[in-house]
Amino acid sequence: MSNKFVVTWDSFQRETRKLAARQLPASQWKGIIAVTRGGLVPAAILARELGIRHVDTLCIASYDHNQQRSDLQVLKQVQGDGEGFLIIDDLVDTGNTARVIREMYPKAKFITVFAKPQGEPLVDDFEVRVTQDTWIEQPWDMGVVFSTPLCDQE
Ligand SMILES: O=P(O)(O)OC[C@H]1O[C@H](OP(=O)(O)OP(=O)(O)O)[C@H](O)[C@@H]1O
Ligand SMILES: Nc1nc2[nH]cnc2c(=O)[nH]1
Ligand SMILES: [Mg+2]
Repeated sequence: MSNKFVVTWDSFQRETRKLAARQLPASQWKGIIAVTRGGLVPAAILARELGIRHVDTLCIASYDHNQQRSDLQVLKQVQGDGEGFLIIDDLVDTGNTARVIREMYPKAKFITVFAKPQGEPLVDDFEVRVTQDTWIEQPWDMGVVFSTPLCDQE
């Protein structure tokens, strides 16, 4: 990936709130399904903003095979076709994860906070578009570290 897009906790909450605003009225939803693990954080924000307490998880693990991330294993699923449910993930990249989810829950509304062009057609709504060659650095994957002053780096 040639570009990096660093996301702070603040900006993640701000963008997710904008996505949440478009999911009103909340009464149309039976509940939220979070796609683990990346979807857990936006699911919490959505649940808070929409006043939804029915929150379930769809647990998916992906494996690296020669840098291809196409092998997905569903560890835990939710019964039904997804009707009346909002399914949330943090991002869609190649669309491999989204494709599996859409097949499993054809009647759900599937949304993400970030979307890359390849995945865009597979989501019903998203907030932030980034280019395909951008790696999104999520706040839970980072930490605040000490930065050596420039004058001490000489
Ligand atoms: O569109 P795709 O190419 O399928 O990529 C998108 C998926 O990749 C990331 O999850 P990841 O598999 O890294 O696992 P995690 O959410 O458990 O960290 C992200 O949270 C999406 O679920
Ligand atoms: N954190 C992170 N995980 C991903 N999984 C697939 N694409 C990405 C990305 O751009 N950032
Ligand atoms: Mg994920």
